[in-house]
Amino acid sequence: MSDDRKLGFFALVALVVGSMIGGGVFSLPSDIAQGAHPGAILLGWLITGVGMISLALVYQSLASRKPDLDGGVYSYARAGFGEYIGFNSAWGYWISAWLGTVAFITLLFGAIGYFFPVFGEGNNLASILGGSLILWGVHFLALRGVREAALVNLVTTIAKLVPLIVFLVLVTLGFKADLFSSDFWGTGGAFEWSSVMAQVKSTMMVTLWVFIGIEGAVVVSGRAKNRKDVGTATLVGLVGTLIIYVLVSITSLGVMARGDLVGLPNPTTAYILESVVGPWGATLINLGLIVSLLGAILGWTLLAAETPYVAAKDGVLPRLFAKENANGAPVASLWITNGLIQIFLVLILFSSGTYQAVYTIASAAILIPYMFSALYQFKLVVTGETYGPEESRVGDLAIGAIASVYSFWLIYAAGLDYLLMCAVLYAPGAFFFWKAKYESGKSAFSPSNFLISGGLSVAAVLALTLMYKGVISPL
Ligand SMILES: NC(=[NH2+])NCCC[C@H](N)C(=O)O
Repeated sequence: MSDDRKLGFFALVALVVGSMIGGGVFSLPSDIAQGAHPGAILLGWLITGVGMISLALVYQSLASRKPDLDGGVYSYARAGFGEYIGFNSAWGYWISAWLGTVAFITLLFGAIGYFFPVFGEGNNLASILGGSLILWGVHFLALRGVREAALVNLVTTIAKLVPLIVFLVLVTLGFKADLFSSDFWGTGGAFEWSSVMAQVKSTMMVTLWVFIGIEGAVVVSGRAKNRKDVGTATLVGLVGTLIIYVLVSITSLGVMARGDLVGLPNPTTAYILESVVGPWGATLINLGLIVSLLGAILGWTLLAAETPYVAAKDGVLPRLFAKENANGAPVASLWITNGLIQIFLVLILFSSGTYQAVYTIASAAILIPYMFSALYQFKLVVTGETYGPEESRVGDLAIGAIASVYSFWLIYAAGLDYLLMCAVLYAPGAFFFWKAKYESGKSAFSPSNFLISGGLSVAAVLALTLMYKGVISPL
């Protein structure tokens, strides 16, 4: 990369922040308060902060210890635990990426719906039609070989940060301590272990969603002008983002009663600010969010199509996914990915699925790739691979262990409904893996692979049965 494309410290921090903050923060106060009161919300942030910082440090350490593994998050799972686990990580990451776009589209039309009420909450017929139009517009751009431009990043980063800062200042000014602390633990009085833990657990998919992108945030630091900026910029960006998230979710509980907060339409921050300063507050937030989401939809669509493309080049997905057009765009991967987004948009219409439901599935789906990245770090420490004989491994052992424990906890916190839903999305992957192996004349299913895919299929059938019977309804 030429030197003028290299970034200084503040540009790096902005890029790190920009790759994590998308749309999630704009409904964060109500989403996080849905099942939790202030005390539990603060505990939830504490756990998330420790877990996410460890995970970011894992990615940072892996990037420097294994620079040749540049195929994204999935390549760590593959290097550590074999092709089939690697495949499942790529598959899950891909699902999460495109489901995230589905969620973004509904949120986008929720925001547009503030100005044009025909779009309602972003999941009615008008919104799905509008969303499809945007989807295929982005698809067309991607086919032409469009890449994420620095200018787009700059504009969208400003568009999201300005409203957020205005929000924080004005909502903090209107903060009423007694409103915030009324029923702090949600128990009508003192701390109760079981109730508070259940509340904390309910916040975990929300706080995870707003941090998705953390894996890419670490990679962008490779563009640093000075190597020594990389670590600090990532950490400053990460902690800065965490502070914004904590403040947005906490201050809101001091201007509006929790019961009112959770009943607001998306994006809820718009209506919270409106309640403090009047309609211009909502206008500002919605405009910023619309710009931010358009950028995020483009970025995540490119990334979503990139994932199976890279995996196909490595031979764990069928060759078809590696096909390029004359502009160098992964044409088959783009069509399949965006086709799936389109199908889900229609599903949402029929199931009246919400932005919140879709992103919860996207959050649950990314847990597999995150977990195997953390476990790979752990494995490197234990086997001593890449470590010199005198080199201390204590720090890396700690971050690998904390990030692994955090990801196990998240899988537990995701809850059975969403895990089963994920099984439905993961299970068909086996066919594609088999096809990829078949193409190169290898056999796909060792006994352990067979066991994993068999287990996933059983879970998927169970999930579909339960959904059909209406016992669970994740969407
Ligand atoms: N797979 C996706 N499209 N993920 C989007 C990441 C969400 C992002 N962290 C946000 O707060 O909005």
